[in-house]
Amino acid sequence: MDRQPRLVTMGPARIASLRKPGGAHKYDHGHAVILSGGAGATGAARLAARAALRIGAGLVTLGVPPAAQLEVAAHETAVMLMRIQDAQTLNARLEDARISALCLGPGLGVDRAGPLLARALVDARCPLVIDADALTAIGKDGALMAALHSGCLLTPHMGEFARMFPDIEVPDAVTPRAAALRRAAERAGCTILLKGAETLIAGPDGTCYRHSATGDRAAPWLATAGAGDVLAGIITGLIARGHAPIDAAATGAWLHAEAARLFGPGLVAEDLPEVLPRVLSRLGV
Ligand SMILES: NC(=O)C1=CN([C@@H]2O[C@H](COP(=O)(O)OP(=O)(O)OC[C@H]3O[C@@H](n4cnc5c(N)ncnc54)[C@H](OP(=O)(O)O)[C@@H]3O)[C@@H](O)[C@H]2O)[C@@H](O)CC1
Ligand SMILES: Nc1ncnc2c1ncn2[C@@H]1O[C@H](COP(=O)(O)OP(=O)(O)O)[C@@H](O)[C@H]1O
Repeated sequence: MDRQPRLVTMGPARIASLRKPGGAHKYDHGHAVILSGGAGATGAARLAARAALRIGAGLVTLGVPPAAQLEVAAHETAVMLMRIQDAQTLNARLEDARISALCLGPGLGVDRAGPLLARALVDARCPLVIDADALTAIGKDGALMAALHSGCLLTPHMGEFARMFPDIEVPDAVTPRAAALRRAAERAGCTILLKGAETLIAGPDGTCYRHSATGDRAAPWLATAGAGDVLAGIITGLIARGHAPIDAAATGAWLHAEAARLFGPGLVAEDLPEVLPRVLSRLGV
């Protein structure tokens, strides 16, 4: 196997995978569900939901605890809501076989994330995008780590990675960093996207991609609160549309940086989903 990670580029196949064929209906483009935190902590999941919708998931639903329903409803229009109080309600909701991607973590709170993730790992019939507080929950509970499977995609920043894999050192240089990430992905049995200006993605089979937001593709304004929540949403939307987790991660990393570059200085996280249509149209999607 090639030990150098493959550079993510936006070639014809990746562009074609973003198009929507004529004649399809919304369910053909998948249903993404994103679990939200409680009242006062819904922003991160809302950012992710907006991004999933903008990248073309046919339906996007936020799973909100009842106390946060009014807050979320006051902000969202095209994004739908379902009440998800706890792991038991999640279990019932996951019986809908049309749900094609589930995202857990942004703004969820570590205490809410643990039981919801434990339930989703067993009951969800769709891929899981596991981010933010759900990653921290994995770092605290070996049973969650042991329950990860090939339908999972973890999207840690360096701090979250260290919480989950405290014994795996992450070197600065790309090649040894990719080797460290491959070890982590093999151990977890799932795909991992390690965020940063150099984003690396490794599958459990050793496949590895690199997305470089450096040099003439630098995107320093991505260092802003909520940018990672938007990335999780873009990837969830792509998975909902049928992309394999590792392809969704690679395409998502490219689109995320491109949106930031197109918007330019002054970017805040909520700008990212809104600039995606321009990114897509410049690609000829
Ligand atoms: N609009 C909203 O509603 C938003 C809501 N959000 C939601 O808030 C929740 C908690 O988010 P959070 O930022 O407190 O947790 P987290 O990122 O783990 O930071 C904790 C510590 O980790 C470290 N650390 C962080 N980044 C690192 C890195 N790249 N590389 C290395 N280390 C890094 C750093 O530790 P230090 O380095 O300072 O010791 C930091 O102090 C979560 O649910 C999220 O989704 C946010 O997304 C913002 C927008
Ligand atoms: N200097 C940078 N250059 C390019 N991309 C960056 C830079 N800083 C952060 N990013 C990207 O922005 C996102 C930040 O995510 P994260 O740290 O999870 O923030 P949050 O939790 O606030 O959403 C990641 O996708 C990361 O790759």
